[in-house]
Amino acid sequence: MPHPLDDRPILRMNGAGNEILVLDLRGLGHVLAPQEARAIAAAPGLRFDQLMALHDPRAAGDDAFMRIYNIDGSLAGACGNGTRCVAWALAREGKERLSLETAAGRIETRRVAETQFSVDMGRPRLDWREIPLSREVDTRAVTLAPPVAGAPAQFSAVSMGNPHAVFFVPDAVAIPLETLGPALEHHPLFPERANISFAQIVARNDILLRVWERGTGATRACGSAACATLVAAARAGLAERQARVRLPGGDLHIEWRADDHVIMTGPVEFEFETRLSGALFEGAPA
Ligand SMILES: N[C@H](CCC[C@H](N)C(=O)O)C(=O)O
Repeated sequence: MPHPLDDRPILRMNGAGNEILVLDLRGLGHVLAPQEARAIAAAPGLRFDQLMALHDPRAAGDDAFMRIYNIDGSLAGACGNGTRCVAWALAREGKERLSLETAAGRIETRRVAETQFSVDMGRPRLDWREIPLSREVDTRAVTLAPPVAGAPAQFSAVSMGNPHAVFFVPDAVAIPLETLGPALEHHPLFPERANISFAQIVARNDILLRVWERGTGATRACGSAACATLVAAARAGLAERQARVRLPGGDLHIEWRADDHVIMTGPVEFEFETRLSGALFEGAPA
């Protein structure tokens, strides 16, 4: 019996340097198991930060339902950079605007230039009950207890459908991401782990950002983290509600609109398209 994923087309792309695979599972009732996502990540050339699996839409008017995988096989509720890549992929079918559903809700995309897309990431969630925190706190300035050596004493918690902890620092480049990142991702305050951002306010409309992603590690860009950071900075009075957020792999423009929606605009790059081989999944349940 051939594996259901044998010969499936898969796109390798990046969004501002965030490494993305787009796997089209529409028309196929197959839900990728975590070990299948890990098997794809281990295949030559297919390492990813996030894998965006497209499924048939569940609601009338939607273009697809998406499941988003981290490299460790865990699921994410949101991925801004990957969503722009999906927008590019479906633009090849003539769709310049999309409505997509994820586990965390509905998001909309719009093409603004050949390789630039805007995503309406929805409303940020700012209340501790909506963010996977282990206790009731003021999410604008959560005390990091127990403290972690080298990390600021406080952070802001914002959910964009996935949990983000934003630490404001004077020098983002100086942060030892490879040591602080995992310590904070797994901090006891976060029962579901968290994406960790280190943000340096350069000007009220210009933020430098480095991110350690839950389930993946250091990435060259993280769209939902850029959104969470802008929201946290605006709430703290450190930034306007619109800013350029500069990440190692490229710039994103983030706007927290008056209607509470967060709009992320940024680039995508297509790298190559290939097909999966069923042999990748030998030993993994189909
Ligand atoms: N890179 C993605 C976010 C991935 C978040 C994921 N690591 C999680 O577990 O929430 C982005 O562009 O928004």
